Amino acid sequence: MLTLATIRPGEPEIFASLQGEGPSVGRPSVFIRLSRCNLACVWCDTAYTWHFAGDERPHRDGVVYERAGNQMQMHEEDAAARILALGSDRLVLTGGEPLLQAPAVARLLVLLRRDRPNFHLEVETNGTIAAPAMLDPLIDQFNVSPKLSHSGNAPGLALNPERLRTYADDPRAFFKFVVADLQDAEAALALQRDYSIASDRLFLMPEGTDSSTLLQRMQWLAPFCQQHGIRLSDRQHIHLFGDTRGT
Ligand SMILES: Nc1nc2[nH]cc(C(=O)O)c2c(=O)[nH]1
Ligand code: SF4
Ligand SMILES: [Mg+2]
Repeated sequence: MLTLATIRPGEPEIFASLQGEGPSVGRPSVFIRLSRCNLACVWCDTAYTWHFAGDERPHRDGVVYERAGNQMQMHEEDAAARILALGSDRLVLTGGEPLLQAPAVARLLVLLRRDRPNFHLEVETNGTIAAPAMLDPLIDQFNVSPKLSHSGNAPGLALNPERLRTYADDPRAFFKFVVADLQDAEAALALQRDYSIASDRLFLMPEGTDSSTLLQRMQWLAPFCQQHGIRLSDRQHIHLFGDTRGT
């Protein structure tokens, strides 16, 4: 059974859009958003996947979500049918932290590949959790977004040296650091050095949930990326659709 986020109460967050971030930007894809996260970023744009009533961890919006309307259970078979009905040959698994539900995700991916052997499977992860052996070989691409100190998580929780090393050595893994200021960008570079992350697999992406914040931050991020020979990621879907569910 999968625990999914919802677009509206009772409607799972499974939708067709364009990948808005990272190496596959602009590619038409289906998305499935899994509920729950092991981290609690203060600027998380999907706090409705984890910031439920009773969770004392702070979030900058100060909103707590009612679990019943924002989470739902779904059988892997039903999720696979919805995904296949959307007609794409690419799937982005996101969250929350999708690798918290590895066994159910593996069952889902097996079902998808049974119907469409060439389905491209991409996972957005915070880089703290390993994909277990039953899931790892099913994944074509990891978009790993380790969380820096401005996320408000304790570094001991957010940065797992063994995981980061494994992803740095995996050619399927792309790193995407969310940055709000120059200090964050420098912290990402320090991690690149520590873990020998290949420059062509490293993105800096502005933190922001509106177009003007993203554009403003890219004004200084673009020359920074140029100077250091690393990649800049926008958040294309925010310009197109705003900060909305199911887009
Ligand atoms: N279009 C679109 N692209 C995305 N790439 C990563 C997303 C995410 O929420 O993880 C996302 C999202 O929510 N929408
Ligand atoms: S790791 Fe991602 S989903 Fe989890 S709290 Fe941080 S931004 Fe949100
Ligand atoms: Mg998002």
